[in-house]
Amino acid sequence: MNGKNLKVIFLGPKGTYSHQAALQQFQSIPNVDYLPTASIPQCFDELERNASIDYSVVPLENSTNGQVVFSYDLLRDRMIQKVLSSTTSAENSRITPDIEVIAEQYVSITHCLISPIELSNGIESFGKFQEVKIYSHPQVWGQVDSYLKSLAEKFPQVTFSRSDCSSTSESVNQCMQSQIDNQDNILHVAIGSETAARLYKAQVIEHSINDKLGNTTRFLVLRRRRDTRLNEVGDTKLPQVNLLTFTTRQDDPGSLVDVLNVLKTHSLNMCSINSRPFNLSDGDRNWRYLFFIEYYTDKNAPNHNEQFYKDIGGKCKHWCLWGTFPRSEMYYYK
Ligand SMILES: O=C(O)C(=O)C[C@]1(C(=O)O)C=C[C@@H](O)C=C1
Repeated sequence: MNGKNLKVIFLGPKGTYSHQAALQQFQSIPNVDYLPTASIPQCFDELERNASIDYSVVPLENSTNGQVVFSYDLLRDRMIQKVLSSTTSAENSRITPDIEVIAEQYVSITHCLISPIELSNGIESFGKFQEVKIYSHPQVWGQVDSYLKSLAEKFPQVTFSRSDCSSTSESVNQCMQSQIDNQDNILHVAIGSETAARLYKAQVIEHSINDKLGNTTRFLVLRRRRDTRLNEVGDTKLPQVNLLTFTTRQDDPGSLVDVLNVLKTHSLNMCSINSRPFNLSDGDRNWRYLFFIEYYTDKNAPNHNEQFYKDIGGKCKHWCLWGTFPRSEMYYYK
């Protein structure tokens, strides 16, 4: 590292689950600067723009409420931008984005209900307020839906409202700020991690409020694309995950099946499939779809990548390999 600290950006401020994912990823490296950004888009933009940043950590999906659509759409937009700026009009073309995925991390998400002020009677104190305003990151609402419903049923006389924040840690910050210049009859609370509560010296009113035990978010670790892969991943017996996005020729019946059949022909096991719509504002339609698939390869098996890429290219309109990275052990075990 030439004595230079590694610079890692994540959705800030400190105390977010993204911060936790970044710490998990780089825990064995001694000199790391963890730099918070204000939003998920900034985690992509900064990495692309600022050559002093080495890595960026972004949430991708949650086991309770699925895709973190911000991240999916930021990946999608980068691929579509490259298609639009590509000088060749040829179909079947491979797109090479400026960033790549080099690792995944799984973070166990244990949400807490957090109050900026000491509530002597804990949750029972809610009954004293006319309104309780709850702050959190939009991804969180779907993970605590039943809990919030039961809260509203328990305190029918209280008006509950929600306010979206850029992250869970920021939501603790915002509820602290709002409580300061507040009328007595409104309570501002946040949903976030115990770490965030500790950081802002706020009170955890209830712990583990997520609807599902084992609530977990999967994160991707990104860097600017390099020509050669440094062997940072070390030796692993676990399979390698490949993240590939593609568009099909939408009017050809069976065009998606044709792409997936290439995986079958090459005996490649697909482990996820997702899609996001997009709109090019040109051509003959408003709606198109970009597919995200992940498939396994074995680091120790003979490498037939070139033939696979040729066959995939033959079936897709455009395609892009975002990276090949080791499956995390946390995918399998608690
Ligand atoms: O707000 C945070 O703490 C984040 O790191 C973001 C994020 C997300 O976007 O999914 C991460 C994990 C939780 O699922 C909720 C929020």
